[in-house]
Amino acid sequence: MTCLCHISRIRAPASTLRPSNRRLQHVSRAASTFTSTSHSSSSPAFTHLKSPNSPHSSKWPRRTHRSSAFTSTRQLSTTPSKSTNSNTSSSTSNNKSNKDDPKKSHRKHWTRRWPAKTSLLLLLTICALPTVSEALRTGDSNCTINPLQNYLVGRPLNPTTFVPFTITAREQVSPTSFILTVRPLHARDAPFFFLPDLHANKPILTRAWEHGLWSVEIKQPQLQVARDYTPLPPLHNEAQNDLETGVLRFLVRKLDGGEVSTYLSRLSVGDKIELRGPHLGFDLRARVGESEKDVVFLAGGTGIAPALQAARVLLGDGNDGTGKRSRVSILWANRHRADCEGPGGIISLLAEERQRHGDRLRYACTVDEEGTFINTGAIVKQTGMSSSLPSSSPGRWSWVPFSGNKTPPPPSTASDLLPATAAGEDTCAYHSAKRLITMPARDTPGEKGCTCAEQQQQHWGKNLLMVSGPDGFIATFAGAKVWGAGEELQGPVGGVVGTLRKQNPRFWADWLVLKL
Ligand SMILES: Cc1cc2nc3c(=O)[nH]c(=O)nc-3n(C[C@H](O)[C@H](O)[C@H](O)COP(=O)(O)OP(=O)(O)OC[C@H]3O[C@@H](n4cnc5c(N)ncnc54)[C@H](O)[C@@H]3O)c2cc1C
Repeated sequence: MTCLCHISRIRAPASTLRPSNRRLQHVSRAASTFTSTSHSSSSPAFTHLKSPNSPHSSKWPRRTHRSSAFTSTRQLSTTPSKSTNSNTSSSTSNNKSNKDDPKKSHRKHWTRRWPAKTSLLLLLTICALPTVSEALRTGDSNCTINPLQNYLVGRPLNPTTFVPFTITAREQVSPTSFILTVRPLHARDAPFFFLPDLHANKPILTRAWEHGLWSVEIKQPQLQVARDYTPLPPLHNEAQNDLETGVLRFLVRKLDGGEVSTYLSRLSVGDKIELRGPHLGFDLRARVGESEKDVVFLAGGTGIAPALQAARVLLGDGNDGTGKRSRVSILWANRHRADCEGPGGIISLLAEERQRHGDRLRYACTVDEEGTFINTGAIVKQTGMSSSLPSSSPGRWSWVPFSGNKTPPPPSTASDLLPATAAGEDTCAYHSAKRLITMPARDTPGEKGCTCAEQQQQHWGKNLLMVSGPDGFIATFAGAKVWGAGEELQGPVGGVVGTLRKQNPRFWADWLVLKL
């Protein structure tokens, strides 16, 4: 099957394209070789586009409109001939010559109606139609990134294909991190293309924010690689507007030699990027349940983004009655003071949540360059483990310095698992600590989530300890993730938390440790 990318190449010479389109055209050349790090695209993406109920179906009438415009052009071209016929003398002479030389007259007749350019255009259209319609109908699995599809059909954000967004703001937070604000492309950006309705992303983003933890992939077009990034929740007074207009914000740390983060660090306002998602993470509300629970979040650097998502969904908005009884503590480790206090608005987000929820949200920021670090004592205190320890114990907790991506400690083994879980929990997708070991950082779609809630009412819901940040940070505090079945899995709990679990398995039986 021919990839639509190739069609886009013949659509117009590069010099006539807008810069963004030229870049997409470049992308299209390599698109067939693209392999993403996750979420491979094999979806029959266009099947649903043909459905009359599809959100995209409103675009098809525009295509129809074009073809009817073409028809009307043909009709217009016939009009003069009628008027010519009204001119009696020429009509008579033509009729005479027609009688004399019918072949010549026929050729003249069609030449007048079909100028050469129109014929050529028609020929090209006819040649391209079967390929275009086939590719639009089925999608082309080799052509993961398909600019023609994205622009012509006008897809909203979706987990299968990349769609274009434009950067509307860029804020440098510290020497290494910055915040990018993006919004979907709309008709003003590319007047020649069918782009999705400005509000087309609203239901998709609403569902993602309601779910809680989610991320999107951002593509590096030259290298054809994509990485996950976590949208920051908006301030409450901006939430509705951001939802309506599809605005997203990302806190990104530029890593030396990092392919996608370096690419993103070089972009500026007005540049285009391509996003694919949303990809939903763990269902936190299902894990916490309905009773009063503690949630402790250890965030390293940009790991604050999922911590903010978790806080937003677990503390609730004060009206929906969900998760209102959870208490959330965020321990946030940074290298520079500016990361904690920078102009990025993250502190404003935390302060706003604190104002809304009071003591239910606690947070602290440690700064490597100032010699403050998340320590074992802080974890013990925030989880409440200290209350289960003998009174002489607290003094022995030591600081746990963490610096960047240093070689992580060796992963813990299966023997670090909790020795006992309640009956029925091993089969519970949401509450089994054992099952977590072999899970990626998300739930399996369609799986029956919680069986232990029905069987063990008293075990309904667990406390959560979540760790998010660079690999070395996660490994230090909760043990390394492991690679298996072609993707990254949670792996056994190790590191600082693994040690604490060994010390008091009974206390930790009520906790789930999630590595994000
Ligand atoms: C669900 C999820 C959400 C995320 N959210 C965010 C977020 O909100 N913000 C954010 O900043 N990040 C986030 N990340 C991390 C992000 O996806 C990327 O992993 C990160 O930006 C680095 O990507 P990169 O392409 O720049 O680096 P990569 O090219 O993947 O390199 C990673 C590291 O390896 C080193 N490296 C690369 N090649 C070599 C080599 N040949 N030899 C030695 N070292 C090498 C690089 O120097 C770098 O330090 C998230 C990750 C996940 C899984």
